[in-house]
Amino acid sequence: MTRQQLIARIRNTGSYLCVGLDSEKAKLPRHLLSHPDAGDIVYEFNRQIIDATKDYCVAYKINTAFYEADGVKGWETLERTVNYIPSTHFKIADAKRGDIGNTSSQYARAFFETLNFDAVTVAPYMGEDSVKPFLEYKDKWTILLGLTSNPGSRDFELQPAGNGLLYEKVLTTAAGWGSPDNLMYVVGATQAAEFTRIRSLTPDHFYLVPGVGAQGGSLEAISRNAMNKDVGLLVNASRAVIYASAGEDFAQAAGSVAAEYHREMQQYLTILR
Ligand SMILES: O=c1ccn([C@@H]2O[C@H](COP(=O)(O)O)[C@@H](O)[C@H]2O)c(=O)[nH]1
Repeated sequence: MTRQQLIARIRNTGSYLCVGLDSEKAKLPRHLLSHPDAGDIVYEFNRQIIDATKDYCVAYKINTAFYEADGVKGWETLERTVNYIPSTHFKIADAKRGDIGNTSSQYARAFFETLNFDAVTVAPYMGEDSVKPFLEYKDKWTILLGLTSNPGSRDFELQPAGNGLLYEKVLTTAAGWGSPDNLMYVVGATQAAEFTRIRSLTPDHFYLVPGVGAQGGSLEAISRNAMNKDVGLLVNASRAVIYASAGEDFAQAAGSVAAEYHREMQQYLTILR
């Protein structure tokens, strides 16, 4: 998906919501065990969540950890799920990869060719040659970890480096490796104090923003301080949406939470742009 297509999708939908499919077998509604596709209840859960939320979001993020944990079976579920996501929606593999160049090329092939993702999250720590293989794919996106949402971001990302902080160096250096057409950054919604600074350093880039919902980050703060003329935001919520109910109404409940985020986003799109 190109940047223009993504922007058009956000404008037409009035949403910059990304639903995270962090689907964990132990947390799924028990009644699904008697479903005809009980051999793959994670897929059945994802299918119903996607049907219930697709009108309110523009992207889905699959965190590969939740699928890798189940081995071959998990990879099959992941592939079925990504193939089920409508082609109108931006598909993110949250895999946090990155290695020496020839190895990164294989990761890129896995997520962009074998699996039909639009984007993959990548760790910046090993530098340019570890990131470039992802950026070489036309109309695909690399989403680099910038300032993450977790408390451990203080250990390295928020430490001084040169004239600024380490994460600032990551953002400004990596901006030269790709362009706002193929490179986004992960910016945690819990990092409100840094939003304005981050936007001033990277005025045109899109951010994938995890950390609203279960981690307590503010949708309003990120929208007010980091939205740009093209919106420039994909705000992710995983647990708050997919586990809105553990009962038979789980999909309906997920749809309601996604609809509520959508309503709030429509307001910000009206007043902030
Ligand atoms: O800085 C980061 C980077 C990635 N994540 C991932 O996003 C989702 C958040 O899930 P919630 O349930 O909405 O908290 C999850 O897949 C994380 O691994 C992040 O939270 N922070």
